[in-house]
Order: sequence, then C-alpha cells, then structure tokens
Amino acid sequence: KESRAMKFQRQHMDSNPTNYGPNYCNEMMRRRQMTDGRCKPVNTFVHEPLADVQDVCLQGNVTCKNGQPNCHRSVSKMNITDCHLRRGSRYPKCTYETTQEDKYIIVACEGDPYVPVHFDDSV
Ligand SMILES: Nc1ncnc2c1ncn2[C@@H]1O[C@H](C(=O)NS(=O)(=O)C[C@H]2[C@@H](O)[C@H](n3ccc(=O)[nH]c3=O)O[C@@H]2CO)[C@@H](O)[C@H]1O
Repeated sequence: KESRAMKFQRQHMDSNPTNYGPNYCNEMMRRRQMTDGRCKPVNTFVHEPLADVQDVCLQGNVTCKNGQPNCHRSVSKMNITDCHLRRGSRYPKCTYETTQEDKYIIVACEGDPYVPVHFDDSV
C-alpha cells in the first residue's frame, strides 16, 4: 500500500519538470494518476528539490484549513504549478488550466520522520 508520504510525492512533487507548457497539467494529472475514476479538481506541483519541501515541516507552524495544528508554511517562495480543472471538462476527459507561479506553500506534516502528507494551500 502506498504510504501517505509517497502519495504526497506522487501528487505534489515534480522537482525537474520536463514538459513545461500549457499541456503540463493535462499530462501530469494523468501520469500521476489523479484522473482515474474522477478528475481531481485542484492540484499543485512543487518544482523544488524534495529535501527543500521536506524542510518545510521544520518551518512556520500554522493552522491547517481543516483546523488541525500540523501545517507548516515555507519561509521562502517556491516555484509551483497549479492545475485547475477547466469549466465544462467532463470525466474521462480531464482538461486542466496550467498556472505557474512563485508562492509560499503550506503543507501538513505527520509521522516519524515528520514529513509532508498533505498539500494545504499556497499563499
Ligand atoms: N492537517 C492534516 N494533517 C494530515 N493529513 C491531512 C490534514 N488535512 C488533510 N489531510 C489529509 O490529506 C488528504 C487529502 O487529500 N486532503 S485534501 O484536502 O483532499 C488535499 C487537497 C490538495 O491535494 C489539493 N490542493 C488544494 C489546494 C491547493 O492549493 N493545492 C492542492 O493541491 O486539493 C485537495 C482538496 O483541497 C486526506 O487524506 C486528508 O485526510
């Protein structure tokens, strides 16, 4: 069974993006298995080294959207791509808007080792 840490990496880590461009999300959402059975509506990929994203768990502690206290905000802005399902897109044809930006990320961390298990938001 896939661990939550590995699921986070599958869904949110892309340190060395190769296929940048307007089709990045259409390809990556499928390649990372977020369009099986349904189109995941929103998903962020982080284009930084895994170690830098894991370090966020040691950075600014903030409350998560769901009220849990185990979220952390990066001290630096990170290069990310937000994938948003286009209006009118119908499964199995999952069509995404690709938006690249530099923002602070907020992740939830758990476990020992204490690592990212959930992407909460970018600000
Ligand atoms: N504090 C916690 N501590 C530990 N675990 C926690 C905690 N909170 C949730 N989980 C768990 O995480 C799992 C999970 O999939 N949560 S999820 O909200 O649906 C993920 C969101 C995110 O993937 C995506 N999104 C969203 C915004 C954005 O900018 N970028 C972006 O990518 O959209 C999704 C829906 O919003 C679930 O098992 C839940 O139990």
